[in-house]
Amino acid sequence: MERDTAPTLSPLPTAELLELIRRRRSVKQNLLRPDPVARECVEQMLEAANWAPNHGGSEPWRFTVFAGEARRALGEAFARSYRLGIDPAKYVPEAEKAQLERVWLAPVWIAIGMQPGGRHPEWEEVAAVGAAVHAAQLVAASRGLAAFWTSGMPVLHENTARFVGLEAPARLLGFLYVGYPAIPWPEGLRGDWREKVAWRWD
Ligand SMILES: Cc1cc2nc3c(=O)[nH]c(=O)nc-3n(C[C@H](O)[C@H](O)[C@H](O)COP(=O)(O)O)c2cc1C
Repeated sequence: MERDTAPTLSPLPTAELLELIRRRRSVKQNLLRPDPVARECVEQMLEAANWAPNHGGSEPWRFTVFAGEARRALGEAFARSYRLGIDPAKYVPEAEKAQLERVWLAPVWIAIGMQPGGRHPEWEEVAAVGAAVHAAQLVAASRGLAAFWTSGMPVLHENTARFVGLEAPARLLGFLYVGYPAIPWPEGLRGDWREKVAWRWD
């Protein structure tokens, strides 16, 4: 097909998209309002995630959404994972309690799973899940929601993975917690993109 007759996307507002990408923010659980999030917002986030690039149609992202009372069992799983995973010499009862209670600080918790397709290296599947999560975060930001990707020991422990139904070769890559910030929308911090780019453009 001739290049100038090829179908194109109708023009999309790049400046607005770039602004959304810049302004998307992760806000820590202790700086969120407890207000519920409409399920429809979460559905839009996960639909966006499903459009992420992936190799060979593996669509490796798997999500489990926890909201409302369902968070109680999640908090118990985090607490048990802490007990199982911590070096006994470093065990602190307050830290276990914090794992139990943190789930109430954000109204929605989304387990981020990766189910490999088996035909491509695992890192490609993990990269695809990263792209999916970013898409979900952008939709969240467009709705005034902050979405924080958290990892760390209790979150990633195999007890937590089993709790959300992920068994090897599937992997738990963390949780995305979502909520309305209780603080003014924060500014992001990034170094200059130009310093991370080499050009060989003759
Ligand atoms: C895969 C992944 C795991 C992360 N895990 C943690 C974490 O466990 N704790 C933490 O403080 N930040 C973690 N972060 C960073 C935050 O989610 C967040 O992206 C970072 O604070 C930058 O803030 P911004 O998203 O508003 O730019 C993680 C980020 C990624 C991509």
